Amino acid sequence: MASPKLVKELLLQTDTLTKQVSTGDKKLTILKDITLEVKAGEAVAIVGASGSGKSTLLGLLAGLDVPTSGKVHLDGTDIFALDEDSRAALRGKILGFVFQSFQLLPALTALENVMLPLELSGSPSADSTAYKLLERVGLKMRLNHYPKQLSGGEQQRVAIARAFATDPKLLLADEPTGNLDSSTGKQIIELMFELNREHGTTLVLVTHDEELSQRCSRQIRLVDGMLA
Ligand SMILES: Nc1ncnc2c1ncn2[C@@H]1O[C@H](COP(=O)(O)OP(=O)(O)OP(=O)(O)O)[C@@H](O)[C@H]1O
Repeated sequence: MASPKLVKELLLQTDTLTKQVSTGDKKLTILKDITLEVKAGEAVAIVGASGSGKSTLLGLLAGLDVPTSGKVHLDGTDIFALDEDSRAALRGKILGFVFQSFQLLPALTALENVMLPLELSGSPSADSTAYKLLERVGLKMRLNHYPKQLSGGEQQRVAIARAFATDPKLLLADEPTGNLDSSTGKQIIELMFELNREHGTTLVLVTHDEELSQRCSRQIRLVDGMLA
C-alpha cells in the first residue's frame, strides 16, 4: 500500500506494462515491461521513432486501452482493477486529452464543444466557464463557429480549452502540434505551457516535435516498445 505522501507526489505510475496483439497466428509485442513514474506538476515528453509504441502507451495511461499485463496507477488508483464505468468516471474527473486531429464534435460550435465535458461533469456554470476558457485561448470572436469554419490552429485551441475545462490533474496529448504549421505549432506549445503553469496541470505529451519535447522537464524514450 502506497503511503499518502507517495500518492500525493506520484500522479502516474506504471508497473511492467506490456501490450501484445494477435496478428493472424502471431503475437506481436507492442510494449514490453514499461515501468515509469510521473510526479504531479511535471511536463514529460514521450518520444521515439514511428511505430515505437508511443500512442499505444498513451492509450494505456488513459485507460482507453487495456494492457496484456502490468498496472497503471493514476492518482493512487489501480485503474485496471476498476470496471469500465468506474474507469471512465475516474478519467472524466482527472484527465484531459488533446489529439493530433483535434477531434472536436463537428455538429457543435466551439462554445458547445468546450461546454460538453463541463455539462457531463455536472458543472452548474458550463457556459460561463467555457466562455472564459475560449477567451483565454484567444477565441472570443469564434464562439459560435463550427469546427469546419475554424483554422487548424483555432481548432486545436478549442481542443485545448476543452481539455482544460474540467481542470484536469493530468493532460495527455498525442502529437498536439502534428497537424499544424510550425508557427501555429509554437503558439499551441506556448498556450499549453502557460495553462500548465496557471492550472498546475501535469503534462504527458507524445511528440516528434523537438522544440516541444525540449520544453518538457523530462523525456521518456521508447525504442521498439521498450524504455531506452
Ligand atoms: N491493434 C493493433 N494491431 C496490430 N498492430 C498494432 C496495433 N496497434 C498498434 N500496432 C502496432 O504497434 C506499433 C506501435 O504503434 P503506435 O501507434 O503505438 O506507435 P507510435 O510510436 O505512436 O507511432 P507514430 O509515431 O508513427 O504514431 C506499430 O508498429 C503498430 O503498427
